[in-house]
Amino acid sequence: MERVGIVGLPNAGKSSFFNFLTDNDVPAESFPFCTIEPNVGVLVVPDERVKILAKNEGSKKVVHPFVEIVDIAGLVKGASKGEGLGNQFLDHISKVDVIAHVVRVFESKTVSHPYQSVDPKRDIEIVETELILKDLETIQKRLEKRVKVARTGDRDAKREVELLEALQEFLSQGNRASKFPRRDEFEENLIRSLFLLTDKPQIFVFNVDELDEEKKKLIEDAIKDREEEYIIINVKLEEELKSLPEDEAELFRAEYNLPGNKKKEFFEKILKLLDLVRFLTATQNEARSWTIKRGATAYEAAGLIHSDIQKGFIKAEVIPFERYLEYGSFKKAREAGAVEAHGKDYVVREGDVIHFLFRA
Ligand SMILES: Nc1ncnc2c1ncn2[C@@H]1O[C@H](COP(=O)(O)OP(=O)(O)OP(=O)(O)O)[C@@H](O)[C@H]1O
Ligand SMILES: [Mg+2]
Repeated sequence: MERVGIVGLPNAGKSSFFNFLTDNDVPAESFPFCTIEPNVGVLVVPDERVKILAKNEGSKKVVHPFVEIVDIAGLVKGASKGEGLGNQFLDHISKVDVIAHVVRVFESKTVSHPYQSVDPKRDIEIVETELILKDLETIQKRLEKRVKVARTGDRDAKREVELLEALQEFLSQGNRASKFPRRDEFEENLIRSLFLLTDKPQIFVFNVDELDEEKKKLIEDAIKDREEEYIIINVKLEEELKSLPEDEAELFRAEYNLPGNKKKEFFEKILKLLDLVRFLTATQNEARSWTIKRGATAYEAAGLIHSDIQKGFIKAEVIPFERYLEYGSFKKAREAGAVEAHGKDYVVREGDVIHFLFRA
């Protein structure tokens, strides 16, 4: 399962964001470092299509797509050297697939700011610098090992050393590893094997009170020259609106100039960052919406569901959801010849309704 790690300065609203996204209740208090152990929860975002599928096919259960969310304690300047709660948190981040970077853009007299003022651009740079420093440490460690091997005349190790040094130089200039160009698979694999924090896809979560012109300007300045995804949200408000029906919540959001379902927006951006698509399956037992890497084959999709389905794979019967709707059931669609049979190599597309045939 894909994991999203929440990072940011203390009191940026990370735990509140975590609580909003997931159904776990973890303490969100207005003092720094209230989060000590990383909290893990699940973000489930309803896929309306699977409800329709369940109804048409008579499935007992509905399973929506989800990703894992990890709440990581606040980073401060010097975290890479063990300041604040330091290194252990940076280690937690290395295990996630995407970083959600919560940035404070809200004013508050009661919630202290570790650097006293609302300044998203500065705060992003502080966090990013710590992540880069941690990556430099990782690169340095690897370098030390490989230099020894390179001295023995090992050609791969020599190549590695050259690449690591170039990467080191690149990061030292304040660049994220994700921006480092890779010339071939060797370089791609080597860099991937380092699990660098700044090589992970990132989404900013600008946590505002309300979206007025001043806040808009602050956010624009902070993301200028960056190509990263972001959402703008009042995390505290959304946490409070969590139990309200969507239409009522929307009325409140309008007052803050922050319309739209933020959970859905966040989830869709995560899917995009991770390059995931959703496909649907339905049996008597359950209808389910699955996420899988774009480009994955029917064979891989089968494996995601169950190793037996993959092992005994015969064929995948596929119909795009939009077309499925025209027929109202898989059976009718099949009878009308609208379902296509595909082999193992078929590449799964967003919204495919798939029925796997396999030898038990
Ligand atoms: N948009 C907002 N407007 C006003 N207050 C907010 C907003 N977002 C969060 N807060 C408040 O800020 C305080 C700190 O939030 P939270 O505990 O989620 O921060 P955190 O980033 O998890 O901090 P830590 O690094 O200490 O774990 C809470 O009291 C929360 O209610
Ligand atoms: Mg917290």
